[in-house]
Amino acid sequence: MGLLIDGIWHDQWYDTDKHGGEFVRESAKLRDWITPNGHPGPDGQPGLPAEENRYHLYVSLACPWAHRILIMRRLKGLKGLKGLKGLESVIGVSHVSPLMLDKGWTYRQDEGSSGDPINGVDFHHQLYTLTDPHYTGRVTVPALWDKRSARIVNNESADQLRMLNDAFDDLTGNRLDFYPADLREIIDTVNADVYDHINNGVYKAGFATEQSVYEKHVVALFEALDRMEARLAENRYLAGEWFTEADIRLFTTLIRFDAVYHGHFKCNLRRIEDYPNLANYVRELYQWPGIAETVDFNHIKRHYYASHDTINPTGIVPYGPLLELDRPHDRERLPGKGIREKG
Ligand SMILES: N[C@@H](CCC(=O)N[C@@H](CS)C(=O)NCC(=O)O)C(=O)O
Repeated sequence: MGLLIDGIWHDQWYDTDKHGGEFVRESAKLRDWITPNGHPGPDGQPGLPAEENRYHLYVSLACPWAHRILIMRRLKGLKGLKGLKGLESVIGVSHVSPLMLDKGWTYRQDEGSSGDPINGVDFHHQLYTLTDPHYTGRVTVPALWDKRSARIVNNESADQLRMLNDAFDDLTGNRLDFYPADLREIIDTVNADVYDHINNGVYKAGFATEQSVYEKHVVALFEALDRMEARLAENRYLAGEWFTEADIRLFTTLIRFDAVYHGHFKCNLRRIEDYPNLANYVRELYQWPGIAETVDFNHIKRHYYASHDTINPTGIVPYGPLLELDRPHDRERLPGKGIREKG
């Protein structure tokens, strides 16, 4: 695990001492935006046009941020279906090995990576120095690569979710809308709570190096899970009757929770299984057509337990838990309309 400083790889973990024992996540730096016609993004970001087979995603199957994009890619038909305009895939994918050790993420096929057929690199950080030979910052997945300009155009999953929701519709004919205009306010409000206290909350608890810091974040995490449990008692999905990006963003943390965060990150006040609504909700989403195939517990468990040697020095990966995510769920008791179509 490490970072690039002026294009040179340094094997060094986040400096929690500098922040009183807190894990402080760095903001993503590569923020260009893909739009249908190459116009700028919603906040004036430099735009690139959506084109078939021009962009490539570099992901980790273990990473909850990358997992969001794999789900969106699948549900938006960007993974491609044989016969769909003859496309294999509108956006291709390569995944790293589950182990993130002294060289960071790697494309070692003997350790479970798909390899990198596009650039043939061994290490994920090389994609960052191909993008900018003087790159300084953390080297993260998911990274969205443009084969035309030969660089990473975006390394922020929240941005990528929005681009995939909109930019490629004319190419795929897929009009599903995970961020409908009339639900944006509620989606943004839920996302902010989920991001700070749950998605990033598990990391803030798990990577804390001071007891009091850990306790503060673990309490805030479970208060937020309690809020989501209450919301899902009344609502089929987080924004009400429609399945939106807010659900994808919560799902990727929930699906890892009992297998990893509960033990490895010491987030153990309760399991998701102990929350009736969250447990049924996570099963409904897991069973949604196309989602289970994006979930890889082998990568998930091996990554966390075998990569963070400060937390789990032996690297032993727990055998359980038994999750039985295919069990029936009870969410039909609440009104739901599925995924909105754009008008
Ligand atoms: N804000 C980024 C965060 C991505 C991220 O932190 N990914 C992790 C994997 S789960 C990573 O690559 N970490 C490497 C590091 O921080 O050095 C996003 O959502 O895309």
